[in-house]
Amino acid sequence: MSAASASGILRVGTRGSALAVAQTTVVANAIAKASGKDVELVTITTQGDTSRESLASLGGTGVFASALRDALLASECDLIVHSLKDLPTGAHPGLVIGAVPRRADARDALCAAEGMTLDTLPEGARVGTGSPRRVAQLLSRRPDLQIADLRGNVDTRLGRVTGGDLDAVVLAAAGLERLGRADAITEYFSLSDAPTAPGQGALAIEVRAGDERGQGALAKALASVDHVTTHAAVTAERDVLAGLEAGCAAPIGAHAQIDDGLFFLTATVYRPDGTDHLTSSHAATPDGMNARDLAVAAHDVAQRVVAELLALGAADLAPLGGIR
Ligand SMILES: NCc1[nH]cc(CCC(=O)O)c1CC(=O)O
Repeated sequence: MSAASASGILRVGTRGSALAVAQTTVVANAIAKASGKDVELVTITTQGDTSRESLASLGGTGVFASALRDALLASECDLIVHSLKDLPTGAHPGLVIGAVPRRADARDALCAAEGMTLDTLPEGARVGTGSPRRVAQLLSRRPDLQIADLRGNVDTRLGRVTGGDLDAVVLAAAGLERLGRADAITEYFSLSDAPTAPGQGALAIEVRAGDERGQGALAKALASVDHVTTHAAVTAERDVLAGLEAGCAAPIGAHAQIDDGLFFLTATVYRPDGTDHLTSSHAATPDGMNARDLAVAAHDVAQRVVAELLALGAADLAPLGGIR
């Protein structure tokens, strides 16, 4: 029996941002209910939270994950909760993703002054985002926009619009909803026009390898909060990033969904200035809706999408491997 399941309490590691605490609290409550154990949040400050430097100079959004992982490996907590899109694709020695709960809204949302949309923003409007994918998607529809780099937590970002410094910002709908700030949304971008970051809207529960197996309270709780179709969908999306050897800051959107027995994956690679892009979509029919059959289908569609994107010249269009 692992240390985690032997003790009476499960310690859940989280970043300290309002968004991280909000989403970790939801997961912790579900784990408490499913395991019958008390849970406690352990807040871990990461370099990504304290530094004012750009994410690129810190080494990409992986800076958020690594401090949490160190705490998990040091047994300062028993499980950690990540925004899946901030989690690097490579396996981390000694750790596994034990569960992926049901995904929230995967779309991006525009939060603009005075109810404006991407079509009604004035010529040359200033729009904030720190994501190369969002920059390319915005410029592909509105080449006249002036893009401003954006960092900080969700409230800070929204404050740039209410403070009048920017006309709009683009944020993940899921984060806004989890913080009760969906009122700021003036337009949802459709996933078919603007596929979002692999894993966007989904969370990952990471545990020490072994704690996800067996009959322990933690293993059982992980199985009960895991959502098999979300888990398979984000696996396919992350396989695209890994297959293109791209980092989380590469200008790539990917979205998978499982609907009516069909596993569907579409991915788009953008030229950073938004003037060109390549898209590949593939579908598979999984043998069954269980985790194993869905994982096979996920890898199959991802492999076909990656092969097609590379054959079309994706590596020449965008700096894929720049930031890991
Ligand atoms: N990189 C920042 C980040 N990581 C996760 C979310 C929230 C939404 C989600 O769970 O995907 C956000 C904010 C944003 O992109 O607007």
